[in-house]
Amino acid sequence: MSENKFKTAIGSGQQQIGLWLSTGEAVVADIVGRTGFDWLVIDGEHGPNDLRSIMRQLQVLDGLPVEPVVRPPVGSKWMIKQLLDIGARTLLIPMVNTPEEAAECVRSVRYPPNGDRGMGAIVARASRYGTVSDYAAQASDEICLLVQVETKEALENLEAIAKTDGVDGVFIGPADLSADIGKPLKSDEVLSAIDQAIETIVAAGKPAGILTFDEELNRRFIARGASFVAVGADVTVLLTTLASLSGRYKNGGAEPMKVTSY
Ligand SMILES: O=C(O)C(=O)C[C@H](O)[C@@H](O)CO
Repeated sequence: MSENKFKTAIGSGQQQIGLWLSTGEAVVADIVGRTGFDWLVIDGEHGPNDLRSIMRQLQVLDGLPVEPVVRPPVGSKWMIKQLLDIGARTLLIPMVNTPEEAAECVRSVRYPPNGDRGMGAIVARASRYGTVSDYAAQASDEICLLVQVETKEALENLEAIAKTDGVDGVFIGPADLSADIGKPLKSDEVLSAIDQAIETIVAAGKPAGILTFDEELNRRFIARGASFVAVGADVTVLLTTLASLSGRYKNGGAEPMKVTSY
């Protein structure tokens, strides 16, 4: 079974730069997979994805120097089972608020006796339909479980969530966190909460991750210790770049369209 180099990298503190894939289209994943990012989130929470579209994106990314990270809409056991069986091996589980929820996610990605993932990979892409020898015995070594903290409750439980055995990284969801705090993302309250969260995660011995669309914020959080940072989304880059291109030839080079931040 091939090494999950992303899991190894974040586990050893190496900076990993990522991007959100929000179109649900395999051709976009195929293109973006060749642009130098270390990890790409196939977003099943806010992107128009289903099991088949996620699998198509996993297939086109197979063999490219990038780790596909799959985010389900929620961390349901049955969803995790299906995503692992189609070959996802790095999962980003949203809205994890307690160590008990984190521990349940761990059980979902492990086979018995250390978990309750259903046995079925022999007929699934995860084991390349039974051709990966000893898949079940080796699977958990290369599965990378990332949990998202994005509420005040999660921050209150952050140290315990981060210290949960089997959690390989903790991702901060800044948009949902700022919504739950009730302040703008760039407010002092939210920024200091994120700064503190990064410090807490790193102090717990786990890598911290985040996504913002703002380079200044991303560099701030990298300086604080965030080691897996997503710096944008395919849809946003596509829209703003094309708006800028049309603007160079039309409307006298009018100010290109901007994507409003949160
Ligand atoms: O709360 C957040 O921020 C995230 O979890 C990331 C968003 O869901 C992503 O879709 C970009 O807005």
